[in-house]
Amino acid sequence: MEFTKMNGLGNDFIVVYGEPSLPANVAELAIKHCNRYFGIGADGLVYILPSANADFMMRIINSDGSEAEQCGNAIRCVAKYVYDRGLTPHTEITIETMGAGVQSVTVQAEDGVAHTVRVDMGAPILDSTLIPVAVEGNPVMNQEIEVEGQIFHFTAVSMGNPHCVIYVDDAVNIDLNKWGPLLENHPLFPRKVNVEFTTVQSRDRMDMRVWERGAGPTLACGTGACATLVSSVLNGYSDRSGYVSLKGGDLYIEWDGSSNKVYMTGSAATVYTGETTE
Ligand SMILES: N[C@@H](CCC[C@H](N)C(=O)O)C(=O)O
Repeated sequence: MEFTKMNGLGNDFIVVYGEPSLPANVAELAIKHCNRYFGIGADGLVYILPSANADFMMRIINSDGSEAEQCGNAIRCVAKYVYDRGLTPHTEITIETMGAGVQSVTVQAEDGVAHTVRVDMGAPILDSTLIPVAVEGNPVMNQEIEVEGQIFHFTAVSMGNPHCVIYVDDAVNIDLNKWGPLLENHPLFPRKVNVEFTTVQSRDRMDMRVWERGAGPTLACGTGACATLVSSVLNGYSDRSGYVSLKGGDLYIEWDGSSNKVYMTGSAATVYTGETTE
């Protein structure tokens, strides 16, 4: 299998192009190749496929073999991949996703190489039945959740994939390995959940640390950053645009009041290309 190793702020992916469709054993491939000791090592396996509805289609498989509906950092990598390789001459590209429809991306490039990508991530989903979260609400805010005797309060947001945003005093030093798996697998979330611990620094800057469904602690999460900004606006903590500061770097997120769409702007990087032996 030929692949390209890419990342968005350290959220890293094995990117595969040229297949007509997703291989039947894709879950097995993701588990094997994403392994950081016995494989290439990555948070996810990403396929760039043909699309009947857009310029390209993206499918993202988490490192545990589960498929996600959407991935904000991967979609920027896909845009960079197709632009840098001349698979499209355009800087405005449409990419179909599994759970968030067709998304429009704008590539900012220099000398034919993309460095920054702005993505129209669509409207956030706030209805509990659609997120899904097993409490009633639209939106679900300040909802109590208990894990091992510890009470947290979350706001639930879907960006195509489910997120719960939890405000804490010190997100940077939160024990992700302790709380992440307990929250990800809590019965309140029938399709599991991505968990964003957030500390608001000002009305346009928040620190966030993420535990991802199917991947564990990652250096960044694009959909998680969008969910965090939306949650912070709903809770009255932030303006409609600002920086979400992640372990791997910053993402600039805007939630447009008139269109209800969320826009994410950030970098994408190519590290190397390779071929697996088996
Ligand atoms: N890292 C991603 C999200 C990847 C999918 C996620 N783990 C899920 O299962 O929903 C991002 O940048 O958005």
